[in-house]
Amino acid sequence: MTNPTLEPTPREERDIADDVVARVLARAGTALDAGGTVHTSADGDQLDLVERSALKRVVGLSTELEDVTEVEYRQLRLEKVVLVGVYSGGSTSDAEVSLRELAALAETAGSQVLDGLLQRRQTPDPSTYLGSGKAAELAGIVAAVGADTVIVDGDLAPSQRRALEDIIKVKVVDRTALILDIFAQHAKSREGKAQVELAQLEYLLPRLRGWGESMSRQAGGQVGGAGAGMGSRGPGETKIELDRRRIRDRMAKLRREIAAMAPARVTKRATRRRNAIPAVAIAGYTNAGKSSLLNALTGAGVLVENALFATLDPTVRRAQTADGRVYTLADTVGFVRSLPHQLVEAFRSTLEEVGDADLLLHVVDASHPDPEGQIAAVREVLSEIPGVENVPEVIVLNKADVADPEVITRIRGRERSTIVVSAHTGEGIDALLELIADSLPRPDVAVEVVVPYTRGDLVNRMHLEGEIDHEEHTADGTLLRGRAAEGLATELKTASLV
Ligand SMILES: Nc1nc2c(ncn2[C@@H]2O[C@H](COP(=O)(O)OP(=O)(O)OP(=O)(O)O)[C@@H](O)[C@H]2O)c(=O)[nH]1
Ligand SMILES: [Mg+2]
Repeated sequence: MTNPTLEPTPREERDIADDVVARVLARAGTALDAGGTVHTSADGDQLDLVERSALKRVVGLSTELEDVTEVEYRQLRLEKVVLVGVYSGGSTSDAEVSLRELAALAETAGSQVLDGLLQRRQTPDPSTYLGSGKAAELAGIVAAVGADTVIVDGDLAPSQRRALEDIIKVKVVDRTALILDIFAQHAKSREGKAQVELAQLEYLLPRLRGWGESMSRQAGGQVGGAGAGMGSRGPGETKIELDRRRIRDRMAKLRREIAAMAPARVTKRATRRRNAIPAVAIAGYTNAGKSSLLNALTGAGVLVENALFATLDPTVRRAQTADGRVYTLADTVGFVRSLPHQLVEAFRSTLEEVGDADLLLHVVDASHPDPEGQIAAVREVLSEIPGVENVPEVIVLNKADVADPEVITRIRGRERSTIVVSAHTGEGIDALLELIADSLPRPDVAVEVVVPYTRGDLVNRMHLEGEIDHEEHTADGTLLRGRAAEGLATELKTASLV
């Protein structure tokens, strides 16, 4: 490969970049927000929080590159990291938002951010991403601060990662690997864990690097793998092939397991559909306040944390409108800019529930420096889910207590359906509850039935799910007149004595 021509960074730009890095680092340890996590009474006991805190990483775990096999590699803990961002156009404030988010992600993954490097160049260098000059500079910084990992704010091709590691001599991970790592730490349900592991393996497979490959490189200067030619075969290759096969087997097993878990949820969803219990899905960028909002709306104790991806396993709550209709409210995993496609794939079945909802509450952190960017990122992921285009969307501008009113006005001017709330102060929550009640489909099949007294369950359901105009206790049973959804209406009519 040719040596890339270096783009010398003009002095002035460098200063700006350094300035941004300094600003981000000044907040190191508090990259998420200066105040830390604040809980309201609606957040409940937050038992998960204790468990989550227990996940914080242990300092001092070895992350030497040499003595790990690739399968262990992905389980390495990140500790002391240096961040690297490459930005082309855009303002430095975009670069700052982006680097700050990377710092927040790194901290969420349990690492300590020691330094950062921003480089402006048109396109990433094909061989070393940064260009070899910048890479050498980075190697110096890494050695000076004693970092064990470099995190690149972008997607690295497998070959770029290898080339960078060769220059920098510590582990290099990209944004996708970092996000996958966070998901791996936080997934709790069996299905969530399996989905994340599958995504990790899919990411890992083309990136295998280990003793095996260096052996084959020594032998023939070729990248190991099935197509490697004569002279590249050696004891090392056997090892990497073995790793590959083990990974493929494991992936096949995970796919089978995930497929086997799906029916339970599909059945549940089908039951809900048949009974026409309306569903509201809460989605939005990570840390927007989705779980807080669910808590504020239902008083449920869902984990709220000032961390990215606090919620990985979707929580579904039952809620009731003021006039007594039951619906479900589902909290979902947060989205992030360039969410790894492996994750979108792995979580597809979970995300599909959003496409099945009757109403989408798209929660936005109105106090974030770039809420429009976050809205766009969320919509990009949502657009991949079938059915979402038919679900009415309300932009819920959260954190009104700390947001700039001008920003709120700006977004309201641009979006069709918005509502301003604060999950913390409770502002706007009643209005949101009303909006939900008005948006949900109403039961529409007229019924006039006499339900035998032995079927009190049906009467209960009519109270919860249907709308009753008249109820009377007769000699034979309960006379009900009103409207119900199709499934319930059929059951009522079958059981009816008239
Ligand atoms: N000031 C203020 N902070 C809020 C409000 N709502 C949520 N927060 C804070 O924002 C942070 C994130 O809240 P969560 O509810 O965990 O956010 P989430 O969208 O569920 O995040 P993930 O599950 O990580 O994607 C926490 O520190 C909350 O206390 C609000 O209305 N005002
Ligand atoms: Mg959450």
